[in-house]
Amino acid sequence: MSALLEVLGVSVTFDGFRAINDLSFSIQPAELRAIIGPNGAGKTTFMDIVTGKTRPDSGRVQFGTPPVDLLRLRESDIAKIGIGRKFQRPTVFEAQTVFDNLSMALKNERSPFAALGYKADRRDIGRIEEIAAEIGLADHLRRLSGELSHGQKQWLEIGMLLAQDPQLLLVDEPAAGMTLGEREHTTDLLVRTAKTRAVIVVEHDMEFVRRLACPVTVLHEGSVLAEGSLSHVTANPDVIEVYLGR
Ligand SMILES: Nc1ncnc2c1ncn2[C@@H]1O[C@H](COP(=O)(O)OP(=O)(O)OP(=O)(O)O)[C@@H](O)[C@H]1O
Repeated sequence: MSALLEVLGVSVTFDGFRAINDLSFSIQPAELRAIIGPNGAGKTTFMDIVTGKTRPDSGRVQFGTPPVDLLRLRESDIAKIGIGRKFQRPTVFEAQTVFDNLSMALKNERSPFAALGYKADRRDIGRIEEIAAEIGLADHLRRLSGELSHGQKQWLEIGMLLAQDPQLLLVDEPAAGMTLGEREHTTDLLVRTAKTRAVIVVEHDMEFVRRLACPVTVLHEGSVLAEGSLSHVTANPDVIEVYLGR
């Protein structure tokens, strides 16, 4: 099977400092992958490159079938071709209901003209209810998003990304600030989501990564240091050294 995302020999230098160093990475169409690594390993910069926020100095980044050269696209175009990104802090519209947030996210799929005067039709309402059930907010559709717990806001934002039907979802530290119950719900949600699309989770919380039970890529100094199951990579002496040697 050909990869959905292929990063080949990518390097980025900020003011003479090489944050990403000849990085190669690939992910399959329906795959869940965790990216771990110490502070400054290049995890955020990697996501910035894939989403078009940062331009690498060299290397290639290809996405989809047939492959599209992501480095030729603007950030907004990359979002449109099916790459969604969830930042660490939830950015939902707090003064709007859960339903309206999901409805606006669905609307974003449409052309600017179709979006004018848009009102959710029966099919959209069905889709919104389906997403709400998927993210565990089916009983909260009429609530204002600002009233939701931190975890619920995170799920709503994941739902808003799902409304746009991305092929690849990048999720930055989803477990931060969540209760244990919320973490378990989030693990289930990400595992289910990755059955139909690729999901890359950047996470510091090893217990959370363990529960994802997926392949792990360890980044260090802008390159891949190790790859495999969590137990495999955490037994790797190089990985132990970069974590303990800080
Ligand atoms: N715009 C920038 N200008 C200068 N240096 C930068 C810039 N962005 C990132 N860096 C540096 O590049 C390196 C990699 O940063 P990055 O944020 O990608 O690491 P990270 O793995 O996400 O770290 P953390 O786990 O702390 O979030 C760091 O040393 C950082 O200081």
